[in-house]
Amino acid sequence: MILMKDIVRDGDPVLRQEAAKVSFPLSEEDQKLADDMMEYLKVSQDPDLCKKYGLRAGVGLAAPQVGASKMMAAVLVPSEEGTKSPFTDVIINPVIISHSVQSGALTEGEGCLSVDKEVPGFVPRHDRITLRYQDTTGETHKVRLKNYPAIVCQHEIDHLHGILFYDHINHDNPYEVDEGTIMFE
Ligand SMILES: O=CN(O)C[C@@H](CC1CCCC1)C(=O)N1NCCC[C@H]1C(=O)Nc1ccccn1
Ligand code: NI
Repeated sequence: MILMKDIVRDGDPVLRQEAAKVSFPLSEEDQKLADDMMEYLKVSQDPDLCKKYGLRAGVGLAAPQVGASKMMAAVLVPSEEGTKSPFTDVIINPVIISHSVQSGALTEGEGCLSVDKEVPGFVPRHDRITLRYQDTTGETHKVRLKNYPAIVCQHEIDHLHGILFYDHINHDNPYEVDEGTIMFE
């Protein structure tokens, strides 16, 4: 089971590497990695288990964050009570094949389980993306995402290319975003 001690922190070069493409069928090691990353998200989003294991609740986790430089990330966007999660899957070899011109950003900025310090500022991203990826069975998916699920997937895909959220913050004016940027919770 992945615990906070297993999560690599900023400063470790693995977080700044271009991850390697994953081949199919998945090796046992890669299948276990995928399962462990999704399990981390599920456990971390359960208040009792999160507390029990001393985790930071997360909605995404990329393989480089647990020291594996592979093109794989788990995403579990929580759903409102009683509704289906807007996006839950392990995305392998993900590629953003198209995106909106319009930007989107979280009004509270972003954090990262691999970055222990708060870095204030807006993180401008694409508000809508079309994402192509393979799931753990090797099946290819093409999904259109917008707003929060799109932000989460972009944050994870960045990790696979050695990019961290604060790389996108305008340090001269951290709360400056292009006009027309959609801001949301
Ligand atoms: O690469 C992946 N990461 O670094 C985990 C990050 C990914 C998100 C950050 C912004 C977009 C994707 C993560 O999840 N967080 N960032 C640090 C602490 C908070 C936590 C979070 O937002 N938790 C959360 C939110 C809603 C519901 C439940 N939990
Ligand atoms: Ni992160």
